[in-house]
Amino acid sequence: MNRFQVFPDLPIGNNHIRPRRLRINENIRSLVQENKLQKTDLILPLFISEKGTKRFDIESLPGVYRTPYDDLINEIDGIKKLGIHAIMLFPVIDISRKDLLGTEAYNPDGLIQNSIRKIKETFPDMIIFVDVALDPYTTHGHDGIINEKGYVLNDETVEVLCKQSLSYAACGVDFVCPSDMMDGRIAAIRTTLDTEGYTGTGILAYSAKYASAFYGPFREAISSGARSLDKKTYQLNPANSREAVREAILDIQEGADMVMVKPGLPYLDIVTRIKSESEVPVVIYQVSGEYAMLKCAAQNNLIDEKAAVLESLLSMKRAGADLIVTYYAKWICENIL
Ligand SMILES: NCC(=O)CCC(=O)O
Ligand SMILES: [Mg+2]
Repeated sequence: MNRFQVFPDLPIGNNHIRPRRLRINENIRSLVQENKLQKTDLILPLFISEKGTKRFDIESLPGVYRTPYDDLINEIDGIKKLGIHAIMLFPVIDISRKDLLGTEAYNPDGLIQNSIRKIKETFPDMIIFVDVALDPYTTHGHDGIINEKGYVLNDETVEVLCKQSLSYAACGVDFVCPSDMMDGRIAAIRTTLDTEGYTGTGILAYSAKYASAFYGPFREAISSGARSLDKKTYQLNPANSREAVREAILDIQEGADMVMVKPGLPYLDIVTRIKSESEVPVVIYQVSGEYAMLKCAAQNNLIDEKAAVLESLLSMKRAGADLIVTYYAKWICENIL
């Protein structure tokens, strides 16, 4: 007898164990709902461009746009009014500022540095996450410094990432988010920040960042490299899960305050595993390709957008995600929550 066969002698129709009682109507269903989506679960990615005064639509991400630096305060004001408390900044850097070494990443007068200061002046309680990696700043689009064969050099890159993190911390960022997948970068960044007195600046480590085909539209959004740039020597193999757990545990040991799994929906098993094998908050990133798939299907009337978006994000919470980075954040606050 298995545990569901409590009354094995009763014919099916007479069995008084009826789980459907808990689904009879909306009010009962909501009483017993195990996971809920809240505005405080959401982190909104924000693309900032140096030039212009108007929003610039991103063709590959319908409904998402680049905000010009000059319109930043207005944009954040709108975001705050929707009830969003956390944003993640991405720069759109002019090609003339890019080089082989990504030096613009730690320019004290750079676009991200200025944006952090500007936002914090007006909205000190808006939580700012900033990506730490060199891909927006390198001419080749890789996340680090490459040798003549195109291989991304680990320790040389980590040195630059420390400078980049320090420069963001000095502007008042809440969390630096190394997304580069170099070995040992969390310990190096933590040490650098602490040595310089930024003990309160947090680290959200992109611990399980997979070499994914779902990043295509993002690369167009920040004008970085070819859509299919091969990053397999540093990002994880989609076929692996134990390697992701190892990366997360290493990052936590090195001082990460939170860890990230990215992309989202294809990697829910990774979220569940990391959640059960660690104690820090786990963040999931619903990446640009996931957003584009939902948006395009909805625009072609192939799915019900509200239902499909809510289902996708609830499944991330069910898997164990504490926070969700999503291009849908504003839309969800406007249309669902
Ligand atoms: N480091 C940030 C990303 O790579 C974002 C990818 C995406 O949204 O596709
Ligand atoms: Mg690692």
